[in-house]
Amino acid sequence: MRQPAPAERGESRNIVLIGPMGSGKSTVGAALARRLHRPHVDSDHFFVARHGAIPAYFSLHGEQDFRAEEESIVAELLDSPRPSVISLGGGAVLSATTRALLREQLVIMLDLTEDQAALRLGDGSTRPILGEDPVGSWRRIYAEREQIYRDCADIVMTPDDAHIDARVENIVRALNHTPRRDPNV
Ligand SMILES: Nc1ncnc2c1ncn2[C@@H]1O[C@H](COP(=O)(O)OP(=O)(O)OP(=O)(O)O)[C@@H](O)[C@H]1O
Ligand SMILES: O=C(O)C1=C[C@@H](O)[C@@H](O)[C@H](O)C1
Ligand SMILES: [Mg+2]
Repeated sequence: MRQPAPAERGESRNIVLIGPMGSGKSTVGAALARRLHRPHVDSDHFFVARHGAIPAYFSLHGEQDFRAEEESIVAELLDSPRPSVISLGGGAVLSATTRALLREQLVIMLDLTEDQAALRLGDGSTRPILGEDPVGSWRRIYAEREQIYRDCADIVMTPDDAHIDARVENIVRALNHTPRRDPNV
């Protein structure tokens, strides 16, 4: 087995992945957690386990109720007993409460290009916020949220062609260049 990545040493905060839809928060997050020997949790998966499919929830209750429930799930997950890798839903950072909690975490924004999004989102049917024109909606939502993601992030992973495992290694390298937080502060 590989030794724990040096990035793990001395870093007691959760590593939280944020970013646009399709950026790899869920997929890369799971692989990063394995690499760092940390638990992985995903706020969308947790939501689905608790409430069922997200599109059905949107149809029945609307986005506002989804955001309220997402906010409370994210708070629960960030309060984890062990330092974890936590993948957030793409819109979780819209909550001011969540953004305040993120200040205590090590936050990584995963970015991607519109071309990558077009390839990765498929027909968009699992992401109700994308509607009938997935790529057009993705572009509009990206423009609305990009600055929020950047403002929340300690590390921004710019788009690249790395596949999932290579993307993980790039993240580990970035973590190694990020100062540990002084535990006394
Ligand atoms: N670096 C990558 N290279 C190639 N494919 C990738 C990469 N990252 C993610 N993917 C693929 O893109 C798709 C979307 O990834 P994923 O579901 O992890 O995104 P997400 O950020 O969690 O999106 P959402 O905000 O909708 O939850 C998946 O099919 C995944 O396998
Ligand atoms: O970007 C968004 O607003 C969303 C992204 C997904 O992760 C899900 O949380 C949901 O489909 C909404
Ligand atoms: Mg996801």
